[in-house]
Amino acid sequence: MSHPRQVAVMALNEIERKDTYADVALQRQLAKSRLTGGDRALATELVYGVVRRRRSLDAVIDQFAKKPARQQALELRVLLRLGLYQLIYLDRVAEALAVDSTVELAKVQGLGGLTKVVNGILRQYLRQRTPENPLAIPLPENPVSCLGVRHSYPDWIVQQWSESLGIGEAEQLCCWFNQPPQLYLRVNPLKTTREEVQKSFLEAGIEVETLPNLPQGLKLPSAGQIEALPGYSEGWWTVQDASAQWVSHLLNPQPGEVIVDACAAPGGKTTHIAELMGDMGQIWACDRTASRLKKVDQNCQRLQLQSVKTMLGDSRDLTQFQESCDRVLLDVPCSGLGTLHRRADLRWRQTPEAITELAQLQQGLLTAAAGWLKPGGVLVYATCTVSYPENEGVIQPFLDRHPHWTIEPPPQDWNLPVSESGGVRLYPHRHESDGFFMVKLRRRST
Ligand SMILES: C[S@@+](CC[C@H](N)C(=O)[O-])C[C@H]1O[C@@H](n2cnc3c(N)ncnc32)[C@H](O)[C@@H]1O
Repeated sequence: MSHPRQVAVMALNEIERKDTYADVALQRQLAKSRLTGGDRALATELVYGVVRRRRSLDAVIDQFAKKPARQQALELRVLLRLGLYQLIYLDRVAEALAVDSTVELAKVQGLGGLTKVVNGILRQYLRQRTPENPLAIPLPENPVSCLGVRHSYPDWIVQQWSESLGIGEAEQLCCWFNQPPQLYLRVNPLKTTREEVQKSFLEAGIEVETLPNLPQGLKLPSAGQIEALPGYSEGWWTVQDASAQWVSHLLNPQPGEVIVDACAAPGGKTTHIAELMGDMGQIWACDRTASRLKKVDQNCQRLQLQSVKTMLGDSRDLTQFQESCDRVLLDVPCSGLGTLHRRADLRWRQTPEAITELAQLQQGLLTAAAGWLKPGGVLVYATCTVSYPENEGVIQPFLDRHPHWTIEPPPQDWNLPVSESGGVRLYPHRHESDGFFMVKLRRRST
């Protein structure tokens, strides 16, 4: 039988050695192990936690080890991060257990000669930490770097947030993304009601809350195995964050219309659009990634929706929809910086250069999609990031070049935070859901 800490070390070593995605490495090691229940949850928490807190953990190692973290042997660095993560962030793990299990892992890993080093660094950290300084290190004076080290983010992300929100709210956002994500569901009204789903969850001993402003929305305290939840195979609901649920409402699709979802996979919003249309009309779900597009078909099958057809290809090259659509959804590929809590390694993988490239792709998609709408038609542009370059930075130049397009803000009684320009920007720490931007554009009739 494997031990959760051993499984975590194997996954973390693979991530360091091969730059594997954290979720891929973890799933691979979990599949090889026979871990269940709480042990599985602990291995998961350790892998995602260590990946997420890498910058803070390495700053502590730099303070107490002879060599900085980056110059140490990979296996030693991983072990020290794992031990320190438990000491700093996991209140439920006793200090002695965190230290002893890490020393034991050093032996199992064939690093027996380093047990004294591991033990020494962890114990030195414990002696130096205080409630006021839980990392036991001097923090940088620069406020952006200080948050970056304390909450474990690259400076450029903190800089971006502090420019739009101020340093105080940027810190709230940093803290929010370091918490485990909550699970939101969207009930399929063509199969059941929200009350029925709530009842079935309560009968299974799972507490769910309704989302006050989203008629199909439910919130669960934690995930577990999605497929095992009541009503999954019956197509009663779909996993979808609260912010993402607003997007299809903003599009406001009507039965009988022709709709293109230009970046559709895996179909979270396509299926929502079909539900809102009573599955009557024609929805084209387009995407350039075949493996992801397959999931749209699978999701439509599970939810028993008939009105969706999938189309593989680069949506910038689609010519067959010229001026023929009633509505278009453009849920563009983006940096995903509004979903950092869901992907532990994303903060380390994303770069400002990649965002500049994404913004060009987003502009290309918007220009192409605008040509598909009939006069009077509606286009909703959405991203799961709150950063300017991928949002207003794309929309404003489009409006400057297309004077016959206007922004339509959502109805006031939706109580959404609408910016001066008419876009909706949902901040996680304010709205307790993914960071999202969405804007509704209408082509004038004349
Ligand atoms: C944010 S995801 C879409 C999520 C989806 N709307 C949902 O709610 O489930 C962006 C998608 O855009 C696709 N994509 C990226 N570039 C594209 C392009 N040039 N043409 C079509 N699809 C593209 C990606 O494969 C990815 O599936």
